Amino acid sequence: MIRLDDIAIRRGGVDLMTGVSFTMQPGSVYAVIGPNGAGKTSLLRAIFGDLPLSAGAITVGRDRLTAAGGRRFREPRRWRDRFAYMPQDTHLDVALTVLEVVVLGRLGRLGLHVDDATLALATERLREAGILHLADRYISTLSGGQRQMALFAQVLMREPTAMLLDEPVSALDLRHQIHLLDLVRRETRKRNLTTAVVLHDLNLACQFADRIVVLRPGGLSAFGPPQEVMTAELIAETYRARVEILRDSCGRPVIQPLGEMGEAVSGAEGREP
Ligand SMILES: Nc1ncnc2c1ncn2[C@@H]1O[C@H](COP(=O)(O)OP(=O)(O)OP(=O)(O)O)[C@@H](O)[C@H]1O
Repeated sequence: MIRLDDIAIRRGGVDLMTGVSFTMQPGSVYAVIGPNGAGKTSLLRAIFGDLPLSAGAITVGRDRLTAAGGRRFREPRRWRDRFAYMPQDTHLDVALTVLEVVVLGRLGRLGLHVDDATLALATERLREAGILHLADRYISTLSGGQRQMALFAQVLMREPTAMLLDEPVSALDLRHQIHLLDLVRRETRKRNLTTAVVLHDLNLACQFADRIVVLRPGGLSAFGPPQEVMTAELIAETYRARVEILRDSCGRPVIQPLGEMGEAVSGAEGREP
């Protein structure tokens, strides 16, 4: 379980978000959505212990990360070991093959020796991700989407208790988006992981997430199951976009864009995407 209590994050001397509280349970997928610059990446990095809190606390199990510094400065490794964090920017300009990059998911446990069992596991992870055929290619020669799949295989290799995935499908075509998010959901259920995934596609968020975390500039605008959270009013308020909410055959919301609305009204003034 990951619990956020009244957290605040500052960036560049400005309060990016304040008063954010919610709890993420194991076995569930949480989609983090919100407009450009709302703070989705910052929120994930704060949970990972990579950005300091300016107020509040994050609790994972018996560990607690506080605004005062707490865990972040004393034992960053121990705090982070439980997470598999996949950053938004997956550009890698290194002379490593795909298989080697996936093996690096075990770096903390390996020393410098890679045994056969680790290679077999990495191969299995590549197969699950559907990119075993790329194993011997240099990672720098892959397409953006292929690189995302390889880095997701590395995430699986870490055997985390929580996954923090920042726009993991941004470079993937439709089939691979479905493949990766389906894998995310299956692994989350099977291994009882707590998973937060930043998505821009609201329909994918509704389809794959158990709960949606909606950020707006300044803080949390809604939190809950897609069926409850996704209203035309909330989307208008959060994105300044007009939409119609349809339902698929399972009753999940389907967001149909209708058009833009007027100028920004919230704390987004002056903040560029
Ligand atoms: N190093 C930094 N110094 C100052 N401000 C920053 C820094 N990095 C990001 N910001 C600002 O913090 C705000 C939130 O950025 P963040 O990347 O968390 O948003 P996001 O919701 O993930 O955006 P996007 O959807 O565009 O990826 C933005 O206004 C951004 O300009």
